[in-house]
Amino acid sequence: MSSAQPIRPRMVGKATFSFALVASQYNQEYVQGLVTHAHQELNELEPGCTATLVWAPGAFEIPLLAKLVAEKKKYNAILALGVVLQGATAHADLIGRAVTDSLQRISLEYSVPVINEVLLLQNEDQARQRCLELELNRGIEAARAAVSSARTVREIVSKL
Ligand SMILES: Nc1c(NC[C@H](O)[C@H](O)[C@H](O)CO)[nH]c(=O)[nH]c1=O
Ligand SMILES: CC(=O)[C@@H](O)COP(=O)(O)O
Repeated sequence: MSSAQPIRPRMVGKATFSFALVASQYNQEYVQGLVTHAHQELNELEPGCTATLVWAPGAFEIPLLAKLVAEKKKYNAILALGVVLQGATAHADLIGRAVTDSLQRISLEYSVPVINEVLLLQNEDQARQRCLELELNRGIEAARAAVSSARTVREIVSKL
């Protein structure tokens, strides 16, 4: 288990960013925790940023919606948020793998950071720790990764 959250990026000048959050309704209590924490952290790190929320029915549907969002070319980063809980069959693993691969492909195809916090978890204890509590919160982690990546992309595109 990783308890090392990425360091909070420092606040910088007046660049404004637009973020899209693509979140799934399955296991909604936990996903809502990710959404709320990610949104709060985005606003703390980038006051004045805009955040657009798109809901998918389940994690498996997140990549298509993330792709449609990426095609708009108006977001500086896309945060994919979902909770897949291991069931009795291989279904959860298959979803986890497909989603992870698809999100990476979308990120590279559209040159936009796609933050993968579609969590493949063993049980609700893990979900509570990562979605509702603060120490391991993956919504906060997603926001930090999104801001850090968006800033770096902007710097590379404008300066190199
Ligand atoms: N079991 C979980 C699912 N399953 C639903 C799929 O994501 C998908 O919506 C369905 O197979 C239709 O294509 N989704 C989650 O987000 N979390 C789960 O634990
Ligand atoms: C329907 C699902 O996506 C998921 O609940 C699968 O659970 P299980 O592996 O127990 O069939």
